[in-house]
Amino acid sequence: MRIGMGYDVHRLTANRDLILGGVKIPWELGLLGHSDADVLLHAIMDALLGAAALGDIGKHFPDSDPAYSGISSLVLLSHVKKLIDSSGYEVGNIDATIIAQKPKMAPHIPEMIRNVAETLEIPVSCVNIKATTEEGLGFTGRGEGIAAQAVCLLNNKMEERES
Ligand SMILES: Nc1ccn([C@@H]2O[C@H](COP(=O)(O)O)[C@@H](O)[C@H]2O)c(=O)n1
Ligand SMILES: C[C@@]1(CO)OP(=O)(O)OP(=O)(O)OC[C@H]1O
Repeated sequence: MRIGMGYDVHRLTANRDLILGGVKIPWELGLLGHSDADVLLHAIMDALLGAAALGDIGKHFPDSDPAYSGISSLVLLSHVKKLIDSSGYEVGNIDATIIAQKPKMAPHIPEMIRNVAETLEIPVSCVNIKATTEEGLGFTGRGEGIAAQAVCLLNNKMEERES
């Protein structure tokens, strides 16, 4: 069994969609990035890659590569799934937190969980996503950006079969 953690931040700005966990959330601001800037999926991917000792999303999907311009992070997550599969691991569980003063994430979280579980081909019971404010403090509290943290466990497929 291996543990991984991921953390990412993107700046909020006008004239961009707000996409989190593959869900387009109606909001006056969106996240800035080379991809769709889905900060939640970025933290989850970094946790998965970290657990498998495969580096991070910047290594696999460099922001200097036009191929990733505007790309859906769900597409990147499906690439990460293939990398994890090829390394002999399977996802045990994922727990993630969105850190955002606004908007309210709770109504959108079930769809985010479904998107992550479907892309990784794991049960929804293996994915937990939650949200918190930082009580108005710091850059998230001022609404300048959104952060996300994630942890995951990977199981070694051979060990699972042998035990
Ligand atoms: N952007 C957010 C932030 C929080 N929530 C939900 O509200 C609860 C209370 O948040 P606090 O930061 O005041 O602890 C939190 O547990 C979430 O369920 C949310 O939906 N969207
Ligand atoms: C996702 C990638 C893809 O080019 O771009 P961004 O959306 O800018 O995201 P970031 O977390 O800043 O960097 C990782 C990049 O790989």
